[in-house]
Amino acid sequence: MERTSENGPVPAQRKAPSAPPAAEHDPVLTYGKEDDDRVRPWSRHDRTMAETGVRTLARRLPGLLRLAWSLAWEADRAGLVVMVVLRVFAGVVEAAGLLAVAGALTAVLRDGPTPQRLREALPALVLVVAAEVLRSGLAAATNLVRVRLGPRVDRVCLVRLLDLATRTSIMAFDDPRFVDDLDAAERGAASGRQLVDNAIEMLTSAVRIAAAGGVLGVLHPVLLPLLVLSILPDGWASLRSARLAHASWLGRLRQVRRQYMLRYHMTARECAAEIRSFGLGRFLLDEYTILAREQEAEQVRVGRGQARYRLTGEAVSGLALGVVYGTLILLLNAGVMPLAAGGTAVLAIRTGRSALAQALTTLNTAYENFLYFGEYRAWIAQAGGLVPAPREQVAPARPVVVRAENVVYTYPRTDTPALRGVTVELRRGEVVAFVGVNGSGKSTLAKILAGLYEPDTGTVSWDGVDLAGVDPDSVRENISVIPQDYTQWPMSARLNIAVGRISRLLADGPDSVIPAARATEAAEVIEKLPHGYDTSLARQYNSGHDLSGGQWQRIACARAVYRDAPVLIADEPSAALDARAEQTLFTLIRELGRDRTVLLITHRLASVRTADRIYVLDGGLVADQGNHAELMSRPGIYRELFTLQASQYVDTDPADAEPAGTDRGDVLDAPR
Ligand SMILES: Nc1ncnc2c1ncn2[C@@H]1O[C@H](COP(=O)(O)OP(=O)(O)OP(=O)(O)O)[C@@H](O)[C@H]1O
Repeated sequence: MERTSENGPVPAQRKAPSAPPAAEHDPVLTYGKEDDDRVRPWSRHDRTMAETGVRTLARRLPGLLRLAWSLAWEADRAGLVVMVVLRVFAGVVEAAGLLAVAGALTAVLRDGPTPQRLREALPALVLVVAAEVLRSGLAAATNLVRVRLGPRVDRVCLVRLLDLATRTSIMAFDDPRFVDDLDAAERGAASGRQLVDNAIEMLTSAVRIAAAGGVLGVLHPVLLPLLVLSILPDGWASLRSARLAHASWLGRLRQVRRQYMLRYHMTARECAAEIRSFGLGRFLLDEYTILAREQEAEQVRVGRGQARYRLTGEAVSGLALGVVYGTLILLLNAGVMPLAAGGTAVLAIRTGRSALAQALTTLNTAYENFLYFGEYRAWIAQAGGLVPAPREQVAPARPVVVRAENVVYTYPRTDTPALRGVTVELRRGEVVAFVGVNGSGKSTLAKILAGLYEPDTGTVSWDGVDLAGVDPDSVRENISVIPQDYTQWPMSARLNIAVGRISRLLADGPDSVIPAARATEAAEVIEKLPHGYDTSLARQYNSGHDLSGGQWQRIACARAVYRDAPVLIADEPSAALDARAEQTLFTLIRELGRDRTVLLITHRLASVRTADRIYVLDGGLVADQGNHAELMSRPGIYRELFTLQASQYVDTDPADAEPAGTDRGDVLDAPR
């Protein structure tokens, strides 16, 4: 029941017992201030659990069972039906076994010679043994169905989550709450399987209780309510103990997340060099130790509290059991119940008690899983609403004019718009460049033009058709992107290019990636790999081969070229390339621009000199536009940035550089 193995308690005070001196700093320094709201999704249900009483549990039980049933039904109908039949049959067998015991005892305790009594008891004894064997067989068969059902429920839940995660609007991922909720949903998805398991467990207990209760009811009606009363203190203790663990877990969520982050960064490959270069190992380890000690202390506190509850519950339950047995003796003494029935009643009481105790414990766990699973269901509902609806109208296949007009866009949970009314136009056969300082809005505008983000206000149109009314897939079908943060897919080199358009790989065959690789000089890298295009680039795995940043970027460019779409958006495509590869890429981009619409975003201003039009962005607005010569002829951001960059290639002080349009401008026009 308790989640103490992976989660810790909520320390009222953050004072670690004998923390190492080196770690005596405020952890807020390490992680920055956390917004309380940000931990909300991890803890939403925990408070609920910590405040749950027996009545709430009873009220929610039907909903909980309905949910488990519908999950199992969706995952494995046949398995579920077989399971229920097996469990009910096992209950009948258990009851029959108990009654057979009564029969055997009656025969044995009857007057007469022992051999004769044993002979008379033999059929009942055979029945007892047969019932026991059958019960074991049924339990084994149930387990077989259960091991099939569990993974199926897992699959159904996770496939639904992953499907939605890959189809929801990308804008949702800019909202940290959505990402946090997704985290909680992934964790909650695993609870679906446990919930089904708990429901089966409860069904099993219910059938056993019914069997024992039925037998007790037959023997004497007063025994049944007494049995139920005797188990209540145990149930109370188990509920209190679960609530204690949950309240504790709720309070230490923040530490759990910090510990997780620390563990990740201390063991991640990408942090290994910095940890060593800056000598960070000790610092991080100390921080981890503080948190771990806090967790230890809290877990001990919770463990003690739980032990107290258990002790109290068991003591009171023991007394109550004394009352049950006392009543039984009274019944036997008064001759209301024969001795043989008394023996059977003892067995039935034991069976009933263990089944009731099991049912109560399982109910607690089930409720907990129900709450976790609630996170999953909430996210599924939320994400379902964020999947862009398919639209009938499709975007023009090879747009001549791509236009953004008065586009305003603000990222979720930010106050300042990233774009504040931008108008730009891209024409087929042109290379258009966006330039500007960091954070001026270039990538955001590119994402809007690529149909990834929808503007808050303003329009994006292709040949006059507003993209707000067309099917988003039809827009993306015609766009190829070299993103700033491209993905290094843990796949072969060939697939790393082919992901640009998988359908083309399937249609044209494996060698279809080669021309794109050659055009971007990715081929030069790939051909030197041990298995050429089939070399695995999954560096996380043993056989995976790693590439340098620039080598990866060549592959990202090849991917976009392989896609071969009429609109190409290249966002910082050469940031990691060497001078020669960069030259090749920009020549290629210009060539591609002859019959395509090409948008280029780059800080390498030498590369935009030949662009047909350059938009200069500043603070989410278009500050200026024109071709290179026009922009150099007037003061402004472009001339300032270009001159500054160019000055690094000549032996003069930038302060001496004269504006363009003079003789010096010609020198600066050739920065490389
Ligand atoms: N996912 C995001 N969530 C919130 N704000 C964002 C996000 N991405 C960008 N921004 C903000 O939007 C503004 C514009 O960012 P954008 O990435 O478009 O700039 P950029 O001109 O491409 O910058 P760079 O030259 O550094 O790539 C910046 O202020 C940035 O902080």
